[in-house]
Amino acid sequence: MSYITLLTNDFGKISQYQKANGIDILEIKHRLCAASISLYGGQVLNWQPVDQLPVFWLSDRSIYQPGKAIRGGIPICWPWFGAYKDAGNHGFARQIQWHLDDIKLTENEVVLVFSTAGENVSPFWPHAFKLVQKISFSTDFTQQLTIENLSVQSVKFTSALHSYFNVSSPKNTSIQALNNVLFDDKVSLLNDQKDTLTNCVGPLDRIYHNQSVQQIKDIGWQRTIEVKSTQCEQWVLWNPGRKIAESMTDIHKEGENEFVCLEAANTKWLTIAGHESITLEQTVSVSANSNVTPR
Ligand SMILES: O=P(O)(O)OC[C@H]1O[C@H](O)[C@H](O)[C@@H](O)[C@@H]1O
Repeated sequence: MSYITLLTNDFGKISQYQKANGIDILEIKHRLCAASISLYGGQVLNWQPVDQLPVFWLSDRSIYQPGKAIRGGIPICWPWFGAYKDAGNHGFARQIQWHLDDIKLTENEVVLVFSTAGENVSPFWPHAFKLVQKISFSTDFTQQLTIENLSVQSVKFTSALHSYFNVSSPKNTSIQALNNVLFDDKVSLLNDQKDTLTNCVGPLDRIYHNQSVQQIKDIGWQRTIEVKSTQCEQWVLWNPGRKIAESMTDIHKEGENEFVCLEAANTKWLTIAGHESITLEQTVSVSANSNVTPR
């Protein structure tokens, strides 16, 4: 594999290499973290602060091929989330080429800006658009997605920053702030449900109508992943469980026991007026669980 160095200084190095089928990967090594991004799909694949296990999960059986979505990291689901008419799941942003526009490598962070633009990309969503992602990798992670409507008419979209979080096991993982929050259940097809989950073992496929800060507490690895979103009205919680995972060719054996998806989503159509834009954001941080156990 031949690497091209894009930028290097005292704080780190950013290189690029080509995987199968012409898919370009950016690899980041910084004094505070390591990370990688695929320019196909504009998809974060990995982020690992120093002294931490990787924060995002990536399948060993991901397919790196135009026309397919990469399984893991943070696929960008846009301009629709989930199923839509006869189009495939989750829109086309995760299956088109993005371009690197800017890199900054400073003592405290690596900031990358990349974008993609088009018109008539899909008959299901033919409008003119530009997407810009700005990502900061450091001890924390910030991702901003700006959606620009380049047409005169208003457009509608749904979306998700579909993060696959790497956990010791969904069995050891809980997300307390989702307890007793109204959710629509895509497994039972019942809406407006409420319950308390003691873990994240699948099959789970839920749309929670809530925007509060979430903490994914992992008692196996004794760490908590905190996720905050801006301009995202729902959280989607997904783990396929064994049976569905076994039917998915791009999830490695028992891969469903290694991740929990918690997606900063807009599952109801939002409107962007002509020539206007909207920015969605998520931030992720990791900390050790506090060892204080209630008596
Ligand atoms: O297989 P994909 O198209 O990547 O979708 C994977 C999953 O994404 C979301 O979490 C949806 O809520 C699920 O219904 C879907 O199965």
